[in-house]
Amino acid sequence: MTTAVQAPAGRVEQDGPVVVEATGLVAGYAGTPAVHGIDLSVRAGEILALLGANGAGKTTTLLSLAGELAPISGSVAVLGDARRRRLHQRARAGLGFLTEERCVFMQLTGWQNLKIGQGRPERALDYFPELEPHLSKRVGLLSGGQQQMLALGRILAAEPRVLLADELSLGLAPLVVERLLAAVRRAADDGVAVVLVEQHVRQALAVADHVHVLRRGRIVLSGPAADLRDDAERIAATYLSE
Ligand SMILES: Nc1ncnc2c1ncn2[C@@H]1O[C@H](COP(=O)(O)OP(=O)(O)OP(=O)(O)O)[C@@H](O)[C@H]1O
Repeated sequence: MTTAVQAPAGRVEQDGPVVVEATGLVAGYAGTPAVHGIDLSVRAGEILALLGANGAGKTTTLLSLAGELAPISGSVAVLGDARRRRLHQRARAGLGFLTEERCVFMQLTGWQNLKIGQGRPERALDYFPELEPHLSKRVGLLSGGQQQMLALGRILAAEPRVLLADELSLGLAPLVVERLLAAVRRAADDGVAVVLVEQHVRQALAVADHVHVLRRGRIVLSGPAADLRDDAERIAATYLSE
């Protein structure tokens, strides 16, 4: 059962168009569902955080939104297109996908990595100016945080309309995570619709507009992030400790 958290009176509602939507989404592997009846919608300018323990179904949901995994039943619509689309088609329409694996080419330099992207490298540096002194180095020599900034910067430089980000903070230092999430927030403030999969409850609640908590493939808690911020520890203990 979903516990709905009521928005307090006077909350300013987001009014951008819905650009990511899943309705009754059932998805999984070899015909076996890993998520069961997920309903979500994200507006332009909004960050939806998906929280949950390992195996809760966050990545499965994200892969379905990206077009990497076809729904078993239910539907996904991205940027107004409700047809079954593959990732490359959704990417062409304006979807950026930061996967769990660090999306950089280790043998190439930072600069070459940025040049491979669809956007201007300068725009990535606008998000992460601290990368500039390191761009001539091979990416394999950079820190994990720098690699992730490069990966996210390259995606944001392409000016996506939708950003899906899977555990971008995994294994990174708190200050780096703060930088990455601030860039995601800035992109959302510029109109990008974001779905952010996270295990760091406090950081996710700080940056998101809306939160769904998943457990065993179902949304079990849902609400505006602002209303859940004081509950970060309880949410982590209750839903992320499996
Ligand atoms: N390629 C796969 N083949 C079969 N089952 C899978 C596959 N990937 C994930 N699963 C299963 O699907 C369920 C949901 O996994 P999913 O990766 O979506 O969870 P998650 O919330 O993203 O967790 P994590 O934080 O560990 O990535 C789990 O039971 C997992 O074992």
